[in-house]
Amino acid sequence: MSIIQLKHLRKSYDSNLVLKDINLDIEAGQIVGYIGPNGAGKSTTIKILCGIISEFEGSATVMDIDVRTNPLAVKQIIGYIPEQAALYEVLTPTEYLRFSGKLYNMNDQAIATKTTELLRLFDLHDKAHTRMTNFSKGMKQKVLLISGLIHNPSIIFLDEPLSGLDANAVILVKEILSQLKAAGKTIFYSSHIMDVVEKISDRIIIIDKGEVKADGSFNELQSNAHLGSLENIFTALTGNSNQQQNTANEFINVLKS
Ligand SMILES: Nc1ncnc2c1ncn2[C@@H]1O[C@H](COP(=O)(O)OP(=O)(O)OP(=O)(O)O)[C@@H](O)[C@H]1O
Repeated sequence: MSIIQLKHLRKSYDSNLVLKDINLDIEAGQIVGYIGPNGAGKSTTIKILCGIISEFEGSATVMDIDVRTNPLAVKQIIGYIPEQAALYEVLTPTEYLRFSGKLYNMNDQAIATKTTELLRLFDLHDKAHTRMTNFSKGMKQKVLLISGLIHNPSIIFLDEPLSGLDANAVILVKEILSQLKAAGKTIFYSSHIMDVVEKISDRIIIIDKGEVKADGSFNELQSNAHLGSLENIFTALTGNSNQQQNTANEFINVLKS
């Protein structure tokens, strides 16, 4: 069953066309890695699917709900972990998670119990009542992850969920995503960490300049491209490794000049 659908999606910011006719059908119960260079249009796609951006052409549905006309209904059934650690830093994690839980109509007891347990599992229990103003990027990212998952949604959108996390936390989040998938959740996420995308995704979609360049399982992409790692496939489709070497040389030459 198709649970996320994009048909002829186009999006412009003023005269800048950043998504050019994206068509996607995502099956329930899959982990989908949505990757592309900086500025390719990943966050814009995710924000449209989460009902945050309403001005676009074409159609976008999540569980058959039209995200343009019914964004609130979509927000109620999904989990969204945004790109930057954009949270209310003046709050403590406990206050912030209570705020998030309330938005999802969770009861006080459930919010309190889950907050304590989930902060403990992310090694943040001793910071539960500390304002987040001086939290590191990774600490804020952990709070955002809990906030997007606390209501146990069946569809989860994550925009660079591993950003700022240390190696141990990356392993933990990878495992959490795999177990959420095993529990039947649908996960659509963007990331720049190719080896993680390669390992955990059932399906990988590569976009560049607002267009889909490749779409399939890692094995399918690999057998089409004959290039070994996902990093090599990514570079071949969206850049040019020789060109990057030249750019690096030029960069160093400018530094030396
Ligand atoms: N609010 C905005 N107003 C104008 N242009 C925007 C806005 N948001 C994004 N853009 C532009 O849209 C394009 C796609 O941006 P987007 O953030 O979707 O890319 P991305 O693939 O998520 O990039 P990154 O990997 O760097 O996070 C970029 O050219 C960006 O400058």
